[in-house]
Amino acid sequence: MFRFFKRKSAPETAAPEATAEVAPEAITALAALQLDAPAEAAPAVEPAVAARSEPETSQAAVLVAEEQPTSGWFSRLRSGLRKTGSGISGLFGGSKIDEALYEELESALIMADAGMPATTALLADLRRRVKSTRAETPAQVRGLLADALADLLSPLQKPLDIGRQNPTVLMMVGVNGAGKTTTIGKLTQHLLRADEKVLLAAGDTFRAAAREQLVAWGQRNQVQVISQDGGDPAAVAFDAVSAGKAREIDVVIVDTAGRLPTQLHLMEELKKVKRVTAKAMDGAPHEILLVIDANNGQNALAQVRAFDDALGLTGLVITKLDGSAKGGVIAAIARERPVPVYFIGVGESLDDLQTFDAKAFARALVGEA
Ligand SMILES: Nc1nc2c(ncn2[C@@H]2O[C@H](COP(=O)(O)OP(=O)(O)OP(=O)(O)O)[C@@H](O)[C@H]2O)c(=O)[nH]1
Repeated sequence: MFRFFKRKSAPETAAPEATAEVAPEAITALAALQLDAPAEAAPAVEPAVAARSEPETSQAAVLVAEEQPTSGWFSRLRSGLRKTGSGISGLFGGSKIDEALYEELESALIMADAGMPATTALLADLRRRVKSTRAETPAQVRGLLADALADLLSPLQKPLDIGRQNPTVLMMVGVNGAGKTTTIGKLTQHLLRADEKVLLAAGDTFRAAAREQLVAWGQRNQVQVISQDGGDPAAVAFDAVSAGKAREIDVVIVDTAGRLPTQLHLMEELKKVKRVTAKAMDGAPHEILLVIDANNGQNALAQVRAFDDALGLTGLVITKLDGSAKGGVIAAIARERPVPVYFIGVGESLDDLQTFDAKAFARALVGEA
């Protein structure tokens, strides 16, 4: 399932104007290529259900969704989370609820990199639920654990909000290989399916291959990519946002080079990209998304802290949950640095980039049907 929050009416701010010219050669125009995926049916449009995250709105607002059949989507999620969940889901086959069960659950959560604070909180909550519901079987405990986990994770559930500004500018950051560029490609395809106009900025000016990878994604998606050979990533971002305003683009996505938060000069470079982007458009970047690889486990939590301290993150994308036994780190994030999780990656295909749904995630993790 893939969703984001879209305002359909006019933005609150004045209509965007072109403020800068972008050299035509800086733009890779890619009109002739075909999309990989066949054209999809128009996305379903549902009535506003945004009260959870949007207290105000005088504007018409809709959730734009691309739904797969629920069962197919959920089984994808569950098979994606198999590695993380395997230690947990097998613990409920016994006949009684005893201390051994709680101890095994504790070990399984720690092994899944949920971390001690979240594990302790979850188990305390679980014991309360077992008592208050007078549960008698481990099978019932499975459901109660899913409920406790869903409650812990629910503050992280928030849809990506597109359309409050035109363009909405997303800046993607993360360590090398976390899945930034792949996520940009998938996100772009989903946005295009929902009729959003997208422009990409190849802000990884450091690695030529990264630029080429983004351009290839642009080709596949038939969207323009602003890129420069070498040069300053902040300048690429500035050009892209300026072009986005001039061309009435809905969403500009700025890729950046992978870096470790300990590389202080590179973190300064990201701060500069953020500052310069704001010069091209007030309030931009509207979203700063950290892409983290679930395989990094507790280290991913350290990345969230460090990037958040440096940049003020607005959201996370957690990739490779399918290949990881450490997806429990999401519980640690909820407990220790609750930055919203917009999307999760549970596989390599387009449909494996899914909107984070706390309840579904919790059910999948404990192996509930
Ligand atoms: N299994 C799996 N693989 C993924 C997922 N997301 C990304 N990948 C793979 O992870 C690898 C690295 O992805 P990239 O998108 O190149 O990562 P990046 O963060 O842009 O890397 P740098 O440009 O080096 O910073 C690629 O092989 C992707 O196919 C996912 O959710 N599941």
